[in-house]
Amino acid sequence: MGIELQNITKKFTDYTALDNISLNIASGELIALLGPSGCGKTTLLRIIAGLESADSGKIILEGKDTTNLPPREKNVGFVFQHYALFRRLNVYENVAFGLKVLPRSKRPSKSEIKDRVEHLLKLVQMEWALKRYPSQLSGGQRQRVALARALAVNPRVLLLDEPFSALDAKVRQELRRWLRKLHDEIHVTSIFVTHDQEEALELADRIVVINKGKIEQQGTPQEVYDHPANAFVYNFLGNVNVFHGRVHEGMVTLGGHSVDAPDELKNSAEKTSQTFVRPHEIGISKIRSEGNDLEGTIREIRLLGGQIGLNIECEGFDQPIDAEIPRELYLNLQLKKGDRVFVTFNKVKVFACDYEI
Ligand SMILES: Nc1ncnc2c1ncn2[C@@H]1O[C@H](COP(=O)(O)OP(=O)(O)OP(=O)(O)O)[C@@H](O)[C@H]1O
Repeated sequence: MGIELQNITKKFTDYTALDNISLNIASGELIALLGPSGCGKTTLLRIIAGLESADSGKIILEGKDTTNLPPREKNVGFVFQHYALFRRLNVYENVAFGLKVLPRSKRPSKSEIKDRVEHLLKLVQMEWALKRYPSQLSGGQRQRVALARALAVNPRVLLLDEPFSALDAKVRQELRRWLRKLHDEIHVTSIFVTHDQEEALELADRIVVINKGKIEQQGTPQEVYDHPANAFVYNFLGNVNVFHGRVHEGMVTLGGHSVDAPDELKNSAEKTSQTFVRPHEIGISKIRSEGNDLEGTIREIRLLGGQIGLNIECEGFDQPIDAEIPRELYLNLQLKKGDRVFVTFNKVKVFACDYEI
């Protein structure tokens, strides 16, 4: 077992930042902690690193209880959002730093340090920049050096706190792929904090969705995306239309429209409900057929890379519906603003409203 978090609770005065968090992370796994701003991700990371202490609970790193160890003895590598390189040291010295300050008994020899630093800089593709100073590097390059520096001391665990969030979208995406590849080579148990669902979906072996100091769901990217456990996760992972309605006699009403209620709600008393439909799970047609009696008018057409986004005003609905269709279908149907279309919900998920978002 890589990391075991047992019942971690942390309060700041009377505000509960972490509420009884338990989580197991396998050795070599890359986990994303995903959640909105203020949900407690950074606090959890800082507690694992020993930079903050929990009010209660235990942190077991590779079978060893490290709850009360100071950061130095935990052997954890940390990469922060803001570049934390030493400005007065060049790239080589930055990466070597953690090794040079080890106690004499643990410190490798000069030539071992040199080999290790060169190896790490090769790994992060920065070996050409040995003598450069941080100010002579781009943001993405600095973060790669920061990663090499964190890895230099052979950490048991690597903690990454939004390491790419200060970078522009293109570099971010590149580094994300690069980190995934690097992780596949070195397999260090890693926890990556992000509020960006795309980043979590693309990068992680497993995603842990956190909200208000609690774990809402954990699973592979596919599991949490395809089977969100509750309304919060549905909303947080990807664009989604949310329709407010009622569950009544086995049906869910949305606007003037109704669909079958899911089994677990079939026999429930009348309740308000939220129905979730992802934009790409909506079918569009110009011809009415069985099952697509929902009619609307296209108000807006947007180009979204390979897909086309449609904003459709539907009768009986108090908000427009966002749909995404393949470009080919869009061209075949020759859609334009103001067209009347028929709308089908190919997949809907209904939650009874006992959940506050
Ligand atoms: N030292 C502190 N004193 C008081 N409150 C704090 C302290 N540190 C964090 N908090 C509060 O605890 C909550 C969780 O903070 P945390 O930084 O863990 O959130 P986060 O999920 O990492 O958010 P972000 O994505 O914005 O960094 C926030 O409401 C924050 O205001």
